Amino acid sequence: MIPFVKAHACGNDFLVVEETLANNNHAGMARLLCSRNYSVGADGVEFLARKDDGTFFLRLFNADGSEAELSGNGTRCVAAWLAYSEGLRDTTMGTPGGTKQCRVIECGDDAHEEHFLIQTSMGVPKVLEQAVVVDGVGEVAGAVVDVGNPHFVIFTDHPAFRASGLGWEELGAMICTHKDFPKGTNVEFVRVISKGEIAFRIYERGVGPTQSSGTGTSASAAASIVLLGCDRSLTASSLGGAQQVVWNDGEQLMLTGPAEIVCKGEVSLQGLAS
Ligand SMILES: N[C@@H](CCC[C@H](N)C(=O)O)C(=O)O
Repeated sequence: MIPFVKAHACGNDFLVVEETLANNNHAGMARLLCSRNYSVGADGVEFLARKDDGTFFLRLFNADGSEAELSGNGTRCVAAWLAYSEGLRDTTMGTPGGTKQCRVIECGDDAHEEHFLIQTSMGVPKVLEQAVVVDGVGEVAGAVVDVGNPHFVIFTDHPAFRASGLGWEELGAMICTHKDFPKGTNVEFVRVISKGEIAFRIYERGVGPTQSSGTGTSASAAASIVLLGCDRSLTASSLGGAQQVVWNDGEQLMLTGPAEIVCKGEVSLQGLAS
């Protein structure tokens, strides 16, 4: 058995495990622990390393065992855990996708002390208009967005987020593993509601459809700002709830959203494949 913490950010759920327990089998551990039938279940595992200088380093493994550069929501979940367990209000988290600063903006009251509102610096997104040709579908217009990890953003007016005549889950699965993206890509379907409000659905690399995504929120907002002239301060809602984005010209994109500790405990590693 090993200790774990479970947290979620807008329903995008993560397990936090100390890096020292990974035993160089991060992928196998993520596949097992993320299984919703055979273990705790989650969209990914954040392995938390503690540095001598008081900073932290995170390695994120998706539910399928693939390693991602970072997670916006996962990083926030770890910040919530460090706030809850150690009282830390400002944390610096290194990730393979860049260093993130997290700041606790609000803590829950006595009845909800496991609830936090956290702001994270998400770096400077890079947005590039691009189209992909999908077999049996044709050309799908969108934008490649780099926020430390890869995203493909598709704009749609459809109330159910359909695009190119397909449901977002189906088209998302096709583009996620498209040959134009050799490392795979996260895929967002974005509907602009007003200059200051967007809604989106996400098909995540290494997971599938999820309730929310921090990097997906950032990528959707960045593409909407750069390509459609949306406000630099906007609200982005997914199935799991809303997050706030502020991206002042020439500065890092700042993402603010909730994170909640769900439980902590010990989990069996029986059945761990290498
Ligand atoms: N849900 C995450 C993104 C997790 C990583 C993603 N699946 C990838 O492979 O890049 C977020 O909140 O950013």
